[in-house]
Amino acid sequence: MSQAQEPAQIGIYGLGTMGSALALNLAEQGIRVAITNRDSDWIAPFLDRAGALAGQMVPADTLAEFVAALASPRIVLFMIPSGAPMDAMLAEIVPLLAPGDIVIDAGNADFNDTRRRTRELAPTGLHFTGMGVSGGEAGARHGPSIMVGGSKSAWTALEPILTRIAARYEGTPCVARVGPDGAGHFVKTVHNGIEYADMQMIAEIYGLLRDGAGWEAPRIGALFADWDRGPLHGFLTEVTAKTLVARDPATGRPLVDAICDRAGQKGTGRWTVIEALKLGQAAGVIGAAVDARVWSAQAGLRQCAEERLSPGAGSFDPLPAGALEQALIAGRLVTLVQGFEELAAASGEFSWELDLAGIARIWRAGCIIRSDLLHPLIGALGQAGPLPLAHPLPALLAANVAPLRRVVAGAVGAGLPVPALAAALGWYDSIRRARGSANLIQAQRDFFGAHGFARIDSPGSHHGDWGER
Ligand SMILES: NC(=O)C1=CN([C@@H]2O[C@H](COP(=O)(O)OP(=O)(O)OC[C@H]3O[C@@H](n4cnc5c(N)ncnc54)[C@H](OP(=O)(O)O)[C@@H]3O)[C@@H](O)[C@H]2O)C=CC1
Ligand SMILES: O=C(CO)[C@H](O)[C@H](O)COP(=O)(O)O
Repeated sequence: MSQAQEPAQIGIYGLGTMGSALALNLAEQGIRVAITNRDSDWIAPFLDRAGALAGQMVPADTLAEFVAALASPRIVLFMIPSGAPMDAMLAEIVPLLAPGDIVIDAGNADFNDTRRRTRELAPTGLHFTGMGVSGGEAGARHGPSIMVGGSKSAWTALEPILTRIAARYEGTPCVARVGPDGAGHFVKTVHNGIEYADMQMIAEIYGLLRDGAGWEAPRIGALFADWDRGPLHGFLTEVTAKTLVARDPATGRPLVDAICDRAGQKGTGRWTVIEALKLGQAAGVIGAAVDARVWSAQAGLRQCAEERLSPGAGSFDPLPAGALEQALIAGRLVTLVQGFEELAAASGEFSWELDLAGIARIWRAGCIIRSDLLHPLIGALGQAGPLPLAHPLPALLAANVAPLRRVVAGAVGAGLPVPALAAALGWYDSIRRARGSANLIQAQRDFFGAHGFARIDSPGSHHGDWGER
């Protein structure tokens, strides 16, 4: 069989940012890959850009040619927007496939859709696999972190391929089958929720230094570069340092100063919060980050409100910069704890038996939220009992929360917004009080709705005699 006729081991549908990078990664690892795209005009220029790696690729203009190019059982990986496009593509490709074939949705999908598709495709004998891929374009090209959800038999076929293209942490591939059906997409969704929170807390610290202390972007970038050499070492710290020092060729000014302050969002942060609420879990830092993106999009309102309500921002004393660093350490730890508590709750709810420490381990390289603070978390996840109290988290939190409090207090005093940092502090202060204030909420509920309450001194449900109502 000639090289041109040799069947491909996997097919990639969708040659956008992520799909083309994954195809190049596969080809570089010596994996023969079929490629196609909705708009087939993209294929020839992509092959040109692929250079020598094009020799490992089998281009296909039509879905039928694409499927015919694959070795059996076929592995088809979609890297397209999820939701309606994915449903439409499944309707087209399923009739061309046979029992035992594997269809991967590697985009950022709502795990509820993944569970539904898994159910709907079960009678066809196809293995539908929901796969989270993290690392952006560079990660997909040179080694992403990969979270697979699907059947064990699909994993047996996928593992040899995915372990070759995944990132490696000290030699260990950052890929795992985390569970069945929607587990991979759920884990990726929470990963992105953590990503949102981390980015928001970083942006809040940038805002404090810019608006409250008058620091220019490159100076703030240098601070983040310094932090990247310490406990905050991680991809988002590094990205922040690099973006803040980048210059706009058009103006010679920091590029970040020329960018509109409206953050996009495609859904994963919001889904993390929605699912946390459904599971009865607190994801307050992530929720604050989603809120902040919503407010950022309300540019018109903010413009008018600045005129009517006045910015009112006082100055923020950057304190020793070490306090800001420690505040971010505390916030990042709280976010990780909230994310993993949500994963634990989902694992129970959906009987996934997630290996939480294993998930943290595959986030150590390749993914957007890779950071040194995953290491103490992995230690804590290996222990029984409540995660916030597992060694070494209490000591780490206690060591960093006083600076977080000083930063939040300073920001609040100056009228500068720090919703995510404040949410992290609110969580900390709430969980460390044996007796909170919800006894009053119970009294109010009983007053207006006869909902009943538990007493501290006798079992059962009680009602109060609240007098005239
Ligand atoms: N960018 C990132 O950092 C990451 C993205 N993801 C996820 O990966 C997926 C792809 O993202 P990305 O590569 O960034 O996106 P791009 O916009 O760069 O590429 C989108 C791809 O999907 C195809 N496509 C779009 N709409 C349809 C449709 N209705 N039917 C079939 N194909 C369609 C496009 O085809 P055409 O060329 O014809 O328009 C293109 O090949 C998304 O689910 C995204 O959430 C996951 C991790 C990181
Ligand atoms: O999955 C990703 C990173 O992990 C993608 O970059 C995703 O697009 C980020 O989410 P959003 O666009 O909502 O900021």
